[in-house]
Amino acid sequence: MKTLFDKIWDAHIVTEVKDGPTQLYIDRHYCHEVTSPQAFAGLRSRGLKVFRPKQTILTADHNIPTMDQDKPIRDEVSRFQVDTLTNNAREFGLTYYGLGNPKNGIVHVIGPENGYTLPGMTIVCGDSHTSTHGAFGAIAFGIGTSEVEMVLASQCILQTRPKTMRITFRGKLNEGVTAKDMALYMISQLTTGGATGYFVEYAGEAVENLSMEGRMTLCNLSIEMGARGGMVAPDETTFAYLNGREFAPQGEKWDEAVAYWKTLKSDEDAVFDKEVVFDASQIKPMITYGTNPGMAMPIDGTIPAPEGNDAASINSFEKALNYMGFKPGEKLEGKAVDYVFLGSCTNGRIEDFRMFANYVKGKKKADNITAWLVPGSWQVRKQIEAEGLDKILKEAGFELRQPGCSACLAMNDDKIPAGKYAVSTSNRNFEGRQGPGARTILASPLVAAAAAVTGRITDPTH
Ligand SMILES: CC(C)[C@H](C(=O)O)[C@@H](O)C(=O)O
Ligand code: SF4
Repeated sequence: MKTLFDKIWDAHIVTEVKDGPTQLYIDRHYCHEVTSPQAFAGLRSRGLKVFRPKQTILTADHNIPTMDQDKPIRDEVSRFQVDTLTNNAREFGLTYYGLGNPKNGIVHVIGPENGYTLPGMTIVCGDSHTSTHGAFGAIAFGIGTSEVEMVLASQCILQTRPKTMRITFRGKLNEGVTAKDMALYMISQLTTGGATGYFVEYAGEAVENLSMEGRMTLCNLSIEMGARGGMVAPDETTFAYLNGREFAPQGEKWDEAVAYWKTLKSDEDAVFDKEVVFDASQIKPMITYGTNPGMAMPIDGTIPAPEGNDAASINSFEKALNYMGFKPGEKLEGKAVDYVFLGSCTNGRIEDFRMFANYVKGKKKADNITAWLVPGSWQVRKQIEAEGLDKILKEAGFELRQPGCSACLAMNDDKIPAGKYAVSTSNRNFEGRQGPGARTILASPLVAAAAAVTGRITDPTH
């Protein structure tokens, strides 16, 4: 009578403190340049080593430029961040995929694609979107820098057991509706605080039918409705994706692993603290109109009026629309936009580029659009080239950039100018997220592709 979450959690308990947190063993620890420097400095000042160096993987992604990566980073702050990570990797003897390494890329893209992320694992990283890895049937969650230090030093973490929630998507998605639309729909229904305190398991026919890329997109956005993380039970899709990946088990070990992974699902009679059911066939391509991912609507919808009569929430709703330059009752379909960003750990994988390329094939980039197409990793970029998608994109007037977080959070040079509208496949539309004053409209790679060729917000299913 256990949920998938319970099975994995219980298998990783080291000690339980009565009425206190659990000491949980961590199988995999990912680190990037933004949240690790103080943690390594802490180890250094206490004269400690990394306890299980083989379980720790480092990559540079947030601060790296997406052009001229073979040259020194121009921005001083970014160069310092990346150099610090490089030095820490060397000093502590850790696996590091830095700039110029063929395995470099966004932490949540390179973990799965190299087979470091596996079913049944506990996975942490000083990054909220660590929830992405839950797509493999793992307990994966973001941690703070002091916890990064704790995991480096002990391979364990203190955690309070979250409540469990199951979100079931019944039925099938319509043509042109993607995992990103499922996620935006779900957050718009449950709100950005709707899953606070919970660990979510996604289930149902529409989830089972998703590719691993789609499941990663869905799990990635769990955090945007407050969840501690999201997960999908591993199945044949999961095993097929992992089979043959460099750091996944091989040979006999593979067979043993799959036999164990097949037990990783919620028991029929398992009880969740909360159950939510959605009808997948009701979901349309989605866009956001405000400054949090919950402020989302179907692409042909009209911006709602603020709900209720609580002055503070009416105020923040109005502030959001003001920032975006929108009004309640306004339709966004057909509205001209300025930038299109395809990329991030939400939608920067091969399938996202296939979707985008397939849509723009034989069409041309609109003149009013600046498009930034940023693969999530060098391996994704290589695959794009191997499939000839780069040629299709080029013929349509698009260029590929080099991998990294890029305009998802604009810690590098890729900043959307103030007041400009960007249709972005990333996960956050907060004020200033893509650059000071930038206006973000979150959407799927298909909606992004449609905007890129029409110059406007366009329903890709029409
Ligand atoms: C920089 C990092 C701490 C941050 C996160 O935790 O999510 C970033 O990745 C983001 O997407 O905002
Ligand atoms: S791509 Fe964006 S959301 Fe993902 S880790 Fe980088 S900054 Fe965070």
